[in-house]
Amino acid sequence: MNVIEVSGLTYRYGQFVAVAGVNFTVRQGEIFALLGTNGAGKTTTLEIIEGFRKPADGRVRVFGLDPFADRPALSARTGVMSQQTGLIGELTTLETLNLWAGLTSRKDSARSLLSTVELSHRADVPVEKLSGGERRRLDFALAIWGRPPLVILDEPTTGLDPESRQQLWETVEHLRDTGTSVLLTTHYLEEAQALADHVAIMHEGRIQVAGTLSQVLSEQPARITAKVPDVELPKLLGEVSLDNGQLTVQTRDMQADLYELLLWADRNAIRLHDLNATQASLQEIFLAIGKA
Ligand SMILES: Nc1ncnc2c1ncn2[C@@H]1O[C@H](COP(=O)(O)OP(=O)(O)OP(=O)(O)O)[C@@H](O)[C@H]1O
Repeated sequence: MNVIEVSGLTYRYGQFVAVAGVNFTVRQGEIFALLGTNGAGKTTTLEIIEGFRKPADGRVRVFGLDPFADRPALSARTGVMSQQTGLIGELTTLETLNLWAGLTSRKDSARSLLSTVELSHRADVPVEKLSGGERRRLDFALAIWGRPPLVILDEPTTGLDPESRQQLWETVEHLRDTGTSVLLTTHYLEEAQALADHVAIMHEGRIQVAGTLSQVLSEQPARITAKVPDVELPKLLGEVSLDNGQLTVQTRDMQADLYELLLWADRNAIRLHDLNATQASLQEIFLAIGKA
């Protein structure tokens, strides 16, 4: 089942086209990561899905509803963590959650949620005295309050230390495993690589690459590298470059080329020093898009 459907989405700030015909779907129970360069249009896209902005063109449906027209109905089913925090400095962490409990129809336990985001020891501390990372975790707790079926997170781990980031990832994975759909943006590629079932990479208002992680990664050639002696190389499918004994093969069939290379080394009694075979990383794809 599709929880979010976006087709032909376009948005303009005055004359400037920030989102230019974007299409994607988020299915129930998956983590979908929207990646992209700065100013690519990710936050604008999320704000339209959250019902805060009206598209200039195209169609957006969340649980089959129009988020701009049906925002009140959707807000009960959607937890949102924005880039900017809307917390009240004088309230304590626990008071903030209790205030939230009165504002939403979803039910939860403030104490148990504080434990989930590892803020139990900060329950009675005013928000203005929390660190940036602690505020981010409180924002996250508000977004997942009452386990809404859809959670939208705009750069949720910015400012978190590695341990807190890991802990947030585990909570997000647990939400997904219990049927929640998660749409998130991130600048941390390893985050998308660790978490996402589907990714889309935006650049200048458009989605340049999209699919499951393995689909996106397999679109880029893999790379085999090794140090080789000055002996005639075997015929390989990939693109071969040789620089001062350093062999690099960019290939779409890593298994076939690796097999040929190992066979060649064996026949010629060659030891392949520093042999390495790796799939393209999301980072390489991302950089290629940014340069295109
Ligand atoms: N209120 C606004 N008025 C005018 N232009 C805006 C406004 N908000 C965003 N923009 C422009 O729209 C484009 C898309 O911005 P958006 O915040 O959606 O990008 P983003 O992908 O979330 O960027 P980042 O990764 O840097 O947060 C940018 O060029 C930005 O400068």
